Amino acid sequence: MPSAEWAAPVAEGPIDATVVLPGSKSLTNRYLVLAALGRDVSRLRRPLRSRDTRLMVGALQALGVDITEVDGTDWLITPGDLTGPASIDCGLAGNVMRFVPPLAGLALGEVHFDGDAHARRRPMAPILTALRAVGVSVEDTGSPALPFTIAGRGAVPGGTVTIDASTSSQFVSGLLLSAARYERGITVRHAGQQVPSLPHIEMTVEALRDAGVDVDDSQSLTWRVEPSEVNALDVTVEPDLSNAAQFLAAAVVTGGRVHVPGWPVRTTQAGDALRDILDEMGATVHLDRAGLTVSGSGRPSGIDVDLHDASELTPVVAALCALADGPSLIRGVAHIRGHETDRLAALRTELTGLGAGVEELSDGLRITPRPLHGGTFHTYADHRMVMAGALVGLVTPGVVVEDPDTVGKTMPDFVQLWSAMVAGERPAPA
Ligand SMILES: O=C(O)C1=C[C@@H](OP(=O)(O)O)[C@@H](O)[C@H](O)C1
Ligand SMILES: C=C(OP(=O)(O)O)C(=O)O
Repeated sequence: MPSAEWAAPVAEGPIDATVVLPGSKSLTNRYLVLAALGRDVSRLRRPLRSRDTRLMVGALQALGVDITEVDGTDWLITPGDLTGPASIDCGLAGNVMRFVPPLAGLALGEVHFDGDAHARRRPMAPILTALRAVGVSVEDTGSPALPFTIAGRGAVPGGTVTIDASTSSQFVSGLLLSAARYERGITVRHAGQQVPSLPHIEMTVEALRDAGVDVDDSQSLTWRVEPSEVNALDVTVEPDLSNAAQFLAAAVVTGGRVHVPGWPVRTTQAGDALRDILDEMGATVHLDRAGLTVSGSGRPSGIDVDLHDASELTPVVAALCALADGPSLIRGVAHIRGHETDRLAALRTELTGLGAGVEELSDGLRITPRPLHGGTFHTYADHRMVMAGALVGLVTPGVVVEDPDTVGKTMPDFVQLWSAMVAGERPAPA
């Protein structure tokens, strides 16, 4: 049951803040999996510490990987023989439920997977079918979803698989991440509707290459990982750009200015799309070596935007659209019905509940701004719903956000960072 409610703070004037963001969930979890397969000890500098990354750490430890914290900020990952029996809690983490099963095939022994109630409804069929096709034994309960058990044989033959990744890019990423250690590597071909979140697959390819793995992505929607050793990593995790969305949007809706230090000049993170989205909504966006600065007029313009590449931005962008000076169309995100919750239904229900005009489409939302009023913003165990509710509440008195602790999935300090931003507190130097 939801734990509590949080009265979202209202801005008394334009926000003027510097927000130091924690590390990227997607990068932290990829580096962890690669480090577990590495031939030596890896060091992860400034990893994200949140529920999703702790679940990944727990999963790898359960399989025999040693992970220790050093210097209060970094993790040292010492690979070991991967063994079962083990029981993996995926929580609600897409990364854990899609990245760890391909690794578990390499373990010797049974590895059981389960997660939160809603995790049992998130799509898994394409990756479980693909794992069987490359020689991994998977026992499910008759429906291809959590819970299931992988009977690891200590080795995976590998080979070529065709997969429909239209419901999640994580199926492709998960298969590629462990495949260097498969006997024949892997070739993954996508066949189906559009693959969402392609930058996340590029991130996977880049992380593999950082670990010395040979990946061929020269053919559209086909990825080939050659069998090889995986080099140890020594990497600093970039700030989580998707988690910048609500802070940057705060500048836009209050006519203020928000600076995010350390925004990478070049990145595979899908959240980098925020620069274009906010620019199109009329904000001033400036990126230099010091970071990203966004300032707004207080009246963002409505947009027509296809978010299929950066779908995890949808909740906050939808909230921003509800505060715009004209109608918006968000397209290309049918698959987010399979995210933490059915995000299209959740956003339609909750934004409508505060007075916005929201029409749910098969692949997006049509949003017509109307005067908003206070009320309870339900969050469906979805961290990004909390962030979306906070943004609306910043300029709408009386918004109460349900279950704020659910932000622990990717940003446990969200409420403190948000409250400090609204109160105009300066962050402590990093
Ligand atoms: O690989 C990853 O780390 C992710 C890929 C995307 O998943 P989908 O392709 O399911 O949207 C994204 O939305 C999710 O937050 C993280
Ligand atoms: C979709 C998301 O998460 P997951 O990695 O669980 O798919 C998200 O963080 O918005």
